Amino acid sequence: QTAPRVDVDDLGQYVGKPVQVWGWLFNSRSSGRIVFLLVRDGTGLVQAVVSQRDVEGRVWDQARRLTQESSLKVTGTVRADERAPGGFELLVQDLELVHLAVDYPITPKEHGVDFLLDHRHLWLRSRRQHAILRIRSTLVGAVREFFDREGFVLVDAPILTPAAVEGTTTLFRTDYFGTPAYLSQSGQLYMEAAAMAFGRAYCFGPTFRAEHSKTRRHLMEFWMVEPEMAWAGLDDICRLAEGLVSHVVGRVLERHRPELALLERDTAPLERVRPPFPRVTYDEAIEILRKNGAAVEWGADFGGDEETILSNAFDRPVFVTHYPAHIKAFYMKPAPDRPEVVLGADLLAPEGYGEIIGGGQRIDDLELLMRRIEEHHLPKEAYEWYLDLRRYGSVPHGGFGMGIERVLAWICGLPHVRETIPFPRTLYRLYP
Ligand SMILES: NC(=O)C[C@H]([NH3+])C(=O)NS(=O)(=O)OC[C@H]1O[C@@H](n2cnc3c(N)ncnc32)[C@H](O)[C@@H]1O
Ligand SMILES: [Mg+2]
Repeated sequence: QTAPRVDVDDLGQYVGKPVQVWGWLFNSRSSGRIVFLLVRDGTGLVQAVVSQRDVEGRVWDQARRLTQESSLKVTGTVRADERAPGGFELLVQDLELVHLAVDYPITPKEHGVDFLLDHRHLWLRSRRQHAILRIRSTLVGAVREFFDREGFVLVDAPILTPAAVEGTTTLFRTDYFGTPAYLSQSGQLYMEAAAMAFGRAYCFGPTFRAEHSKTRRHLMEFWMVEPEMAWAGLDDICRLAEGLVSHVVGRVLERHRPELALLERDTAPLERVRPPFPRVTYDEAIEILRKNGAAVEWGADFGGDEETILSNAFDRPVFVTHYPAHIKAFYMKPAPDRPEVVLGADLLAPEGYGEIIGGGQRIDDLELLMRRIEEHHLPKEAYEWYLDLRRYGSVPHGGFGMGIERVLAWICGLPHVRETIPFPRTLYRLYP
């Protein structure tokens, strides 16, 4: 009877029994009459022990000619051994080479990041990248789980759009049958329409910004989740944001301690991510910055340095609200008692990771929104549908956008967002 094919992360259910593992050779070493094969199958790593005296000659010869990342099928009996990776190993009886990998380029020696990014399609197989993207997968699932639980309807926003949301300097333009179209910078405007239909809605997909700068926090293509709520004020928006961030961090801590350990991530800062998060106004933030020696003028936007100083003043993510109107997007609702500031909120992650969420309350008055569109020199005709939301049953509403890559970099403790997305698009990279 053929041994059953099993996943490496299920070996514990087969101790003492013969199984097959189908996978790739991650590494191997030999010691005299024994060869130790480290086999990965996508779910984990297992040590397969080939003892010359226990196998046929062809199996022994095969084991010794295997190369890194050759694909293979290993049959062996499962044995518990806490010294082995994952706590189990296979005592090999049979071995079938499926495809010999010749000169696999990513050898165990160190490689530069550009070399690794040029080979991103293979680099994904390494333990560090595997750990990061497994956490990403859980993060994405936790986002959806949260919004399902909170009664939000998924409404998919278009990628091909007629107009800017976050300023016209970072648009990727494309030709739409002779008409200019732009890759979505944000699904927000469409979520406002969805919120008037469903009450609470969200979109979750790729968004695009032609950022003409090389920074550790910016990608040209990144994934953003964007909830929107009708009848919502700034406090509702902040409470939703802290609930989401606490939920996703909690899920990752529940499920990925081994991966976080492999990434050498100190999880203590993540254990403190629980609501309520502190909130400071822009004015208060200016005071904190000045007390910490930053020479900052009222009215200036905050860059990475200012955000790091601000976030270091708190033990968990911190909201900054009521930014000056002139540094924020056209749709931001002014504070009723102070029109020079807006009811916006950015959430800054600790440890210098900076802005992970941007959002706020939207202008719900038709005349004011039309004036803002004009002040920002935006083509009014491209926003007529958006203005309709203020013509037919306008209500206070708002939401935010959370960048998945920014959150993943923070949770994993990574220095750059390029490792947080399977195939990063940065200023000089469109390959692979
Ligand atoms: N529905 C909304 O209210 C969202 C709103 N229209 C918006 O796009 N806000 S944002 O420009 O601050 O971007 C939101 C977040 O999107 C992330 N973001 C924003 N730009 C980037 C780039 N270039 N790379 C990676 N991540 C990025 C980052 O976490 C920001 O906090
Ligand atoms: Mg922002």
